[in-house]
Amino acid sequence: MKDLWPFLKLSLPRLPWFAAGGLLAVLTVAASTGLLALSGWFITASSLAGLGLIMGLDVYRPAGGIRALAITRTLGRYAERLVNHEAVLRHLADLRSWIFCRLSPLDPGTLARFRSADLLQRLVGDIDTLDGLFLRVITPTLTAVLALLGGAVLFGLLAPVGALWVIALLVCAGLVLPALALALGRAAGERRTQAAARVRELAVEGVQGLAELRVFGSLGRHRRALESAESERARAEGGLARWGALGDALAMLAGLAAVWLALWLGIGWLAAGQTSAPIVVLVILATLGLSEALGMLPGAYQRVGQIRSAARRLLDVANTRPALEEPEAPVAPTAAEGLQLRQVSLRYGEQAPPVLERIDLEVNTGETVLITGASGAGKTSIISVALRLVTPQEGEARVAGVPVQDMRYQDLYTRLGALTQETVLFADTMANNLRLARPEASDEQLHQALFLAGLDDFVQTLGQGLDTQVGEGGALLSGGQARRLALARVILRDPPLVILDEPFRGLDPATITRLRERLAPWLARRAALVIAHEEATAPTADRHYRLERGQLHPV
Ligand SMILES: Nc1ncnc2c1ncn2[C@@H]1O[C@H](COP(=O)(O)OP(=O)(O)OP(=O)(O)O)[C@@H](O)[C@H]1O
Repeated sequence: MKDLWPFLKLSLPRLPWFAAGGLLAVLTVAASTGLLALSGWFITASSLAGLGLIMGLDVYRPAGGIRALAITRTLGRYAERLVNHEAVLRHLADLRSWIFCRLSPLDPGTLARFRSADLLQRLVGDIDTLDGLFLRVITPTLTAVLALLGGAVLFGLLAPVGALWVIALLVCAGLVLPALALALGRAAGERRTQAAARVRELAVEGVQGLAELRVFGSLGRHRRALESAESERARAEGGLARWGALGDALAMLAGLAAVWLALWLGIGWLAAGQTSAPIVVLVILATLGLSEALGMLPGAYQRVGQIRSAARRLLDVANTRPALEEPEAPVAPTAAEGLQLRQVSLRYGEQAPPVLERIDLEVNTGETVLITGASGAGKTSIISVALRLVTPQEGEARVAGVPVQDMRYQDLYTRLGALTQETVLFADTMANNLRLARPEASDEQLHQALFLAGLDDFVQTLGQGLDTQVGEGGALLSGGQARRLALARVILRDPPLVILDEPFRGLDPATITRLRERLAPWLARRAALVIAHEEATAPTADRHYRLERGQLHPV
């Protein structure tokens, strides 16, 4: 229950929908039971009237009641499905945006703890599993409780007091069967959730890495792993179905036992002259109707293990905190611009070797500073410190005059534009990818940014121009074009401080020369820090440092 409680609390805004759905479910079961009971009573009473054993039977009102109950049952069932599904779909949408809001502040390092396919499964599959909590557990339970209460009142009013034994039998079955289903379905349900996650991980990663798997001859191995995960999922599903079938059978037996009890009691009442034959038939058929409400419970409760396991996986994501929390007392950026690093020392883990050692660096407005260094020298780590993605063990980075750890991410990122190695393009048009940086930008501004990034010629060759789709991660562009589109997005943002990690990666010398010329005036108007392997693949800089053994050396 502890795992499900947060989701129940999150459903409160949708309470009116769930309440309406629950009421309609109760109304439907009541109409269904009433229809059976009244029909039984009416047929029996009519037969007895035909034999002359009942005089002056009013046929109009019961017939009208039967018609009303039949219509109520049909419409009620329809409306109940409509309302309950609407309630659940709205609630699931709330849950998705809740989980998304919990994910969005996570830094890349923390997010990297989850595999992307696993996150997808949590956002889609696990949240979908939670629909069972309301549709299949809570609503049927409330319906069964209210139906049995209603049955007890009906029997108490119309039948001899012994009829309450029938209700007592149904109540016992209603307590025992769900408890049994809960216990039997727990392990299979948890296995099913885990196996479904594994299937999705392997399927998504298989599709993403299809080319590599094929080239390195591992396709067969991956397929076998997927088949084995799928078999595990099918086995767990089979286990759930078996326990579900057993639960349904037991619920049916319990219902029939209650009907037999009603029949046996009814014969006694008739023999003792305690009530009439139509009332006996009414009790028997009403019992049949009430046992239907009971029949839904075992199937519901054997899924609780699966639902709880999905809930735990969602809470696992929801409770993940970013490695670097937002400051408790954030400081607003000052009017100053630029970037300063003061005595920054960084190592990733206590046992790891130092990556940066007492680095001092100042990047002021109007100057471009270049840092080059061998692969693994720590160039990207300097950017990570400036972007507040890692906290140095010693020293600090300041942006706009404020230590970055004292700034809100939002404040930091409005002062700073960064082209990192992992910059992502969305599967959308060029224009929409650019307008992420500045939603109100005109087409002319987009073309200007593309010009500075050296993509203007390429866009002119495209039939759809700015409306050309770039594919997932820019897959429909070349590596160099995708990188320049990302650069154009940073240019469009027009930040006072810009950080560019390998801006010319994947470009030929002629294009680099053209871009250098175009970017120079734009860079000259801001503070710019550029990272590159060597000077030949970087924009023109005012100062140049080489990073070696964790220290900056002027070149
Ligand atoms: N998140 C991390 N956790 C642990 N170690 C890391 C992490 N990021 C970087 N490192 C390590 O820090 C060192 C410097 O990495 P960094 O990415 O800063 O180098 P780089 O100079 O940018 O390399 P490249 O030019 O290849 O991108 C490397 O040895 C790397 O393995």
